Amino acid sequence: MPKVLIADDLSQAAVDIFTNRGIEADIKVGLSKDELIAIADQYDGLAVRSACKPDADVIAAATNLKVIGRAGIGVDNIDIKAATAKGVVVMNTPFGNAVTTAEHAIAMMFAAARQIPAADQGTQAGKWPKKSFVGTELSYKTLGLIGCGNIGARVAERAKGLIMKVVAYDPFLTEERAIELGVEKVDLDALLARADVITLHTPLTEQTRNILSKEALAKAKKGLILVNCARGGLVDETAVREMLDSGHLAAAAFDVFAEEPAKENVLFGAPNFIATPHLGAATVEAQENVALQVAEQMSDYLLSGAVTNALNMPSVTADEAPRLKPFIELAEKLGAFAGQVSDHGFEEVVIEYEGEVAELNRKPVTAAALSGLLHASRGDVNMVSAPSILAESGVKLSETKTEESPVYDNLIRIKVKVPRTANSDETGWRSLAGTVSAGRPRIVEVKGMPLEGAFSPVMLYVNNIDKPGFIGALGAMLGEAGINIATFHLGRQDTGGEAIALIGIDGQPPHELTEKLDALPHVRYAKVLNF
Ligand SMILES: NC(=O)c1ccc[n+]([C@@H]2O[C@H](COP(=O)([O-])OP(=O)(O)OC[C@H]3O[C@@H](n4cnc5c(N)ncnc54)[C@H](O)[C@@H]3O)[C@@H](O)[C@H]2O)c1
Ligand SMILES: O=C(O)[C@H](O)COP(=O)(O)O
Repeated sequence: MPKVLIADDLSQAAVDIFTNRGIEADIKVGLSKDELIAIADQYDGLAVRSACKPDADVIAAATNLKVIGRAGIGVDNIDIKAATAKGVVVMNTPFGNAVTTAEHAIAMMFAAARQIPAADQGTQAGKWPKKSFVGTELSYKTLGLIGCGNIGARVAERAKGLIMKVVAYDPFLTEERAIELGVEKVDLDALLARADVITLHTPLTEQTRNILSKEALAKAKKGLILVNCARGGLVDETAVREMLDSGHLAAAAFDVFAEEPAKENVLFGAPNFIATPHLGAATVEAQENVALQVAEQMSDYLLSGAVTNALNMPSVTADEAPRLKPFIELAEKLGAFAGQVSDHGFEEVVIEYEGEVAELNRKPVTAAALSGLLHASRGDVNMVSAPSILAESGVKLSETKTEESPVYDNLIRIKVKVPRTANSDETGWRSLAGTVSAGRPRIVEVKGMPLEGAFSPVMLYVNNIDKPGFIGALGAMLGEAGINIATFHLGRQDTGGEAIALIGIDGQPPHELTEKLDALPHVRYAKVLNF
């Protein structure tokens, strides 16, 4: 039974889903890093919000971990690179709290424009401070959105309803989407020059960190209201403090801080500054949404391999997962075959899809092929980590697909370009193809030669010159070594030409056997393969 750790405050809905789907869920909220590391290897899944920080050390200690689920949107608290390298899927819930967060940004905008918290405090202190709080009307003012994705778009819709003009800076916002939302796409300088209110809605990445630097903020209009419900690191907090003190900024309302939990901050106590403790996603509705969604997604992955909203792996729907399974298995085995016979590495990979598999979601199939391919040289690699490992290694990958498959209903062919050695063929390419037949993977072609058979866990691969008596000598040698032959598949180019023998054997043969095989006359190459 898979086991997950819920390491942040999640709605009970998540626990119920895990339990109903047969997954054991432990709840341990507020663990220190060391405490988390001490128990991390017990879990297949880790469910978090923003407080728990699965960094590279935690991920390294979590030796059984398969998935990290973020009940929310921002994943800057998770070391995705480390997770990917360890083959751990990272998934979030991109829409579950978007409305709630957009509403919080609007609430903060009004709170700042009318100084509601300070007015409330003064009133309840018996001061009736009516003259101290003359606010700003928002109708017909310009709202500048930095980031116009899910949340930014929802803020735009609401601001339009408030009769504000909306401009947006987002390099990935298309003109069509901007028109659809009724916002004007502008560059950052134009936004800073024109906005009466700025709200931030980007993720925290290396590109967006400090996007509102001291220099950028200096370009903002006097009297600006600044709202940050995205991430603390997006804004220079010290510069904001100085600008609130000087009156250049009329007000600022922040839900998020560079250091959280923010027990102290340079902004605390600044004039016209409003703070909330990262409450953007804190509504009953949003928390129910994200908890349900993350638990469903993590359960799907752990139980069926379906992948939704992953940041480091292609999606696989619950319907696709069973259809893709045999192709994933075939691709992984073909990749493993190619990897094991590429003793000197490879420079380029081509994957060809033919027939029905060409019409399927091929990304996970390719990832499986790469995982098999890299396993021989890298060991600990899986479908999550393989594509990025290959990309980092500089090996070129390409894919082709054709609906035509002349012989088989479906075919996957993997070609790897190996460095030229005495054993590589003239083209420098090794090519293997297989098909899924009756739900089982079968090999159908080796080095362009037809050869049909099932994969066995241990196989002897022999590349030889076709000569009478060779097969007999090979069988006799295996018999003498006490090796039982389970399956025997032969292929050749033409009489007396290059030939292949692929022999399923019961158990691992001694190392000397391949040396003896290699020494047989007419053998070009021999290798034990494991699948
Ligand atoms: N306060 C909270 O509780 C709370 C709640 C939810 C989300 N958030 C934060 O809000 C962020 C945005 O959420 P979302 O759902 O809208 O994400 P999203 O991915 O839908 O939108 C982010 C937008 O930022 C844009 N962007 C990326 N780089 C940019 C750059 N350099 N300059 C300008 N725009 C850039 C993207 O193109 C995208 O449109 C999250 O990443 C998270 O950090 C905070
Ligand atoms: O990115 C998010 O989803 C928000 O920042 C919410 O964070 P939280 O789950 O810690 O409230």
